[in-house]
Amino acid sequence: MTAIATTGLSKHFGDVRAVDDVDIALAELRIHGLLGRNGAGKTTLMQLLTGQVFATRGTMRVLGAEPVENADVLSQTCFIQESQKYPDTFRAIDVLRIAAGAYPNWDQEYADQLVEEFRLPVKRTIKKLSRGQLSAIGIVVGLASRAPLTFFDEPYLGLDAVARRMFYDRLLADFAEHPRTVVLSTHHIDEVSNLLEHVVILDEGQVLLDADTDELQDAALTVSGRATDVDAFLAGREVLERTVLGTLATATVPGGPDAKRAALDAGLDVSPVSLQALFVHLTTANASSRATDVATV
Ligand SMILES: Nc1ncnc2c1ncn2[C@@H]1O[C@H](COP(=O)(O)OP(=O)(O)OP(=O)(O)O)[C@@H](O)[C@H]1O
Repeated sequence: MTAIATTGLSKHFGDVRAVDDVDIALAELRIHGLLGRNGAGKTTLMQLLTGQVFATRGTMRVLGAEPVENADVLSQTCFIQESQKYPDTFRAIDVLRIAAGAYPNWDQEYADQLVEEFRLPVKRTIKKLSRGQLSAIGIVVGLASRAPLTFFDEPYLGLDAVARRMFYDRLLADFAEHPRTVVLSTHHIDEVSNLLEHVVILDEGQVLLDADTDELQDAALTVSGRATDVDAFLAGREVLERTVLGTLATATVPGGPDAKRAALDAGLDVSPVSLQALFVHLTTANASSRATDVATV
């Protein structure tokens, strides 16, 4: 079943097309990545899907229904926002108590375990918490709520590498035991690429890529070897990226099994393209084609 479906979904703020004609269909019970450069429209899309802002036009279905002012859909949805604000007098324990009442599938034992693991000082007032500790509150709520649909919007500002790793591990383990639909927006693409089953890349409000991550393995590959061998292989091919270090070169090219065979025959090392490399290429290529469009107007 489809957890989220949009057609022509748009949100404009004056001249700014934050979300522009977005058609997506996200399958349920999967972990989806929502990627994009700063200002690409990720937060706005999540706010639309959770009924926090109103669409300029277009339609959306979330868990089979229109989400705006729909208590049934919203009670099954957990949205962990990038910079969630809490009342000054609140402590983490107060936030967790409210979350326990708000989410029907809340697991208090699991929440307590996560509080320990993230070393969250639950009785300290929120305004005294560090940036990373504030993020940890969101992560505990997002995981322990076990909501059928969970949005994490850059949930780990200020979290150190150990805590981020812990978040990915807990998310994956809990997802395996309690499958649900997760939409995760992040700039740490390499860190999460093994977690994601499907990605949507937004750029300037529009969908630049919408694909399962295993399909992407066949979309492009990275070859490396002696620079002369790499360059011989690259002749006549489209090159997405090429770097040279001394006498060695690495390059990313579009192509599936045929290109892989040719590269192996040429004596090159072959690895699947990384999501990060593909992301950088697609968003940079899109930016330069826009620049060309503007230059030719
Ligand atoms: N309330 C608003 N009024 C005017 N413009 C807005 C408003 N909210 C967002 N925007 C603009 O819409 C665009 C998309 O913003 P959005 O926050 O959705 O991007 P994002 O992909 O989440 O970015 P980041 O990765 O930096 O968090 C940006 O150009 C932003 O400046």
